[in-house]
Amino acid sequence: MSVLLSNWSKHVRTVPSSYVLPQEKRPGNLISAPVCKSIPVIDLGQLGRLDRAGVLQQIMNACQDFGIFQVINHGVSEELMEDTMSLFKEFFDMPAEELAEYCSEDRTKSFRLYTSVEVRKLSMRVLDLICEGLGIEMGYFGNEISKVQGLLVNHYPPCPDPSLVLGVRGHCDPNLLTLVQQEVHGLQIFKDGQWAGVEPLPHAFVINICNQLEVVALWKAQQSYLRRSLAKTQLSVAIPRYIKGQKVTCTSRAPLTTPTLGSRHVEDMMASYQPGLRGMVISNGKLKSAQHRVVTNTSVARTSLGTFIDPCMECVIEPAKAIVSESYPPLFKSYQYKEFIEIYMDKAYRRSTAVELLKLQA
Ligand SMILES: O=C(O)CCC(=O)C(=O)O
Ligand SMILES: [Fe+2]
Repeated sequence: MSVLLSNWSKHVRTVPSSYVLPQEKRPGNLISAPVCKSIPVIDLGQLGRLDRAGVLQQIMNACQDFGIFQVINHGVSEELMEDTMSLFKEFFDMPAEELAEYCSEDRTKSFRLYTSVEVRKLSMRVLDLICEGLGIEMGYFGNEISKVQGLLVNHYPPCPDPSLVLGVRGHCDPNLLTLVQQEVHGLQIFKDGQWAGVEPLPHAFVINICNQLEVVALWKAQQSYLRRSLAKTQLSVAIPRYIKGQKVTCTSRAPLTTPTLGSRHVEDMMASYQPGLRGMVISNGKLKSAQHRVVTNTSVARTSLGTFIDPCMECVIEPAKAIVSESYPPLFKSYQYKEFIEIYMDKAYRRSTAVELLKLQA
């Protein structure tokens, strides 16, 4: 089975030329980028105790500042996480002939693992916490936007020269939310102009804010902002909503309820307040997806388990028509998730620009 890298890579001493990246795309010495100690590690065990507001604040700050964070005491059992990782490590250690039996070009073939059920619960819990942090109704993401779930197991064998190759090139995930289980260094994020490692912590999940959450949360941030601005200006404004593939518009009038955003977020909003809706709205589109990549190493294989929460392809993401006005145009084009994926997969564009391309011109 020459197609299976994990089988023949044990015997190679130099990187085969087909894997060597062009000079400008190589990680070079950056493979050993230092671990970023400031990526937040959030203890979800604190939620049941007194510090709920503090935990929510940490999550919102992490979503805005990093687009990535780790969670511990998250409710998925350590034993289950270890068993799942062992299962896949064993899988990749199988002899080529046995592995070959599981090979298929058909990506629609599926299987179900108990771990998927548990990780789904955690995903929805994290999404609900983000709802709470943004001041929107719980369960907001419990529809078509989170309907699809996939487990992607990446296996990176040791590499003779990691400076020439990348395990996965730099990208933002196109879906809604990704959860990664990892044991070995290799995952890096691009932060403040440089690559930095995401430390593998025992029994933690890395949570990645992905493109669709960035887009939806931007709208929701608008909505939260609009609530505030309504309270100030006593305007009546139509609010964009994205629900179940339907165009939904709800018109709200001041005074509206106090949102539950963390105080830092509120302060940021207030600090950047400018009369006129638009400037303020843009300055609050802060949830961002993290650009990340994976580097290899010479000594030890790395297996990562990625759970991807995706919208279904037909899911429509759009601002309500009612928000379109001369004074307050929408920030995003309305699109179906499949349109986004088409752009994302199109080699003519850089993947990282897909969100930008769907933004309407100012
Ligand atoms: O292997 C990892 O840690 C992450 C892989 C990844 O970014 C992806 O599959 O999208
Ligand atoms: Fe990724």
